[in-house]
Amino acid sequence: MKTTIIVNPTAGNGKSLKRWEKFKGKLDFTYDLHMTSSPKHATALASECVQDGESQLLIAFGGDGTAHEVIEGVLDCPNCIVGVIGAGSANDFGRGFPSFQHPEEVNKYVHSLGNSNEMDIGYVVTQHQHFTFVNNAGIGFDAYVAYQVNKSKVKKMLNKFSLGKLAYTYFVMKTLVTFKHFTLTVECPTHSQTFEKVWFATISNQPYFGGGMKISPQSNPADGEIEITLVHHLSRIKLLLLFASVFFGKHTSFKEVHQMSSTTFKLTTNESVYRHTDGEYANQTSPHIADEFTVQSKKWKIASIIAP
Ligand SMILES: Nc1ncnc2c1ncn2[C@@H]1O[C@H](COP(=O)(O)OP(=O)(O)OP(=O)(O)O)[C@@H](O)[C@H]1O
Repeated sequence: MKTTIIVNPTAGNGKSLKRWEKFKGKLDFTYDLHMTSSPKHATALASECVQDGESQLLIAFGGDGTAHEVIEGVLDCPNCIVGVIGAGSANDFGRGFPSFQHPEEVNKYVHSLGNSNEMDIGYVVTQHQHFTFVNNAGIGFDAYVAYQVNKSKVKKMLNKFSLGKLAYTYFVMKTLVTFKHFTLTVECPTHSQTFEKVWFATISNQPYFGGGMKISPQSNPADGEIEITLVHHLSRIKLLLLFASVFFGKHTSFKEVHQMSSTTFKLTTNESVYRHTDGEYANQTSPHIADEFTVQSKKWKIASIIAP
C-alpha cells in the first residue's frame, strides 16, 4: 500500500513543523511527503493523491482543520484509508476518532497493513453554499466565538506561550456579555419545534468540540446519525456553569439543553447568525431560510490504530 503524508506546517501555530521534524526521524517506511502552503491546499493535495485509484494510506499531520481538509479530498474513495496525527491546538478529531499518537503506531500500522473502519460525514446545505463537517457544525454563540478566536492576534500571541486555550476562554467571556439571543426553528423528520432565546445549536458527528468539551456524549461517527445540542432560555451566569460542565459531559442534565438524534435537521433562524463547520467560520445564516444539516454513511475510511 502506498503511503502519503500531508503536513500542515502552520498548525498549532507552527509547532506542527517542529513536531514533524522529530516525528519523521522515527518513521521506518517509505512515503511521499507534501507540505501545505495555504488554506484548502490539503484538500487539493489529497484529491490529487487518490486520482489513480491505487490503494493508499493518506496521513494528515496537523490539527482539526487539516484532518477536515484531507478527508474532504478523499470522500467516496474506497481504496484510500485516512490516518491522522494530531498536531494542532484543539485536536478534537483525536478525541472522537482513532488517531496516531506515536511514530511506532504508524510504523506498526504500515507494516501490518492494518484494518480500517468506514465513517460518516456531515453536510450543511445552505441557500448558496455546501459545507462538509467531520466533527461538528453549528450556529450561534460557539460559532461567533470560533470566528473571533480564529481571526484574533491574541490567539497567535498566546499560542507562542502554549496558552492558546486562554484565547478561547477570553472570547467566551467577551461574547457572554455581548451576545444577542435568537429564535430558532428545528425540523427533523419526526418533529418540528421553535425555540426562543437560543444561545447556540451544535450538530455533532462525534462527541467533542471546542478543544475537549464533550458536547454530544452519545454521538458516534459511524452510526449514520447526527445529534443536535441546543441551548436556550439560560442566564449568562448559568451558561458559564454549563460550559464548565460540558468538559465532563454533564450539561445534558440542564433543563435548558435539548438533544435529539436524526439523519437530517433543518434549522431556520429569525435573523442572521454566525455559522461554523469544524470550528472554521462558515458564513452566516439567512433569516427565515432553512439550513439543512445531514449525514451520509460510509463516505471515508479511517485507520484502526494498533497499539505498538
Ligand atoms: N501553509 C499554510 N499557511 C497558512 N495556513 C495554512 C497553511 N496550510 C494549512 N493552512 C490552514 O491552517 C488552518 C489551521 O490548521 P489546523 O486546524 O490543522 O491547525 P490548528 O488550528 O492549530 O488546530 P485545531 O484546529 O486542532 O485547533 C487550516 O484551516 C488550514 O487551511
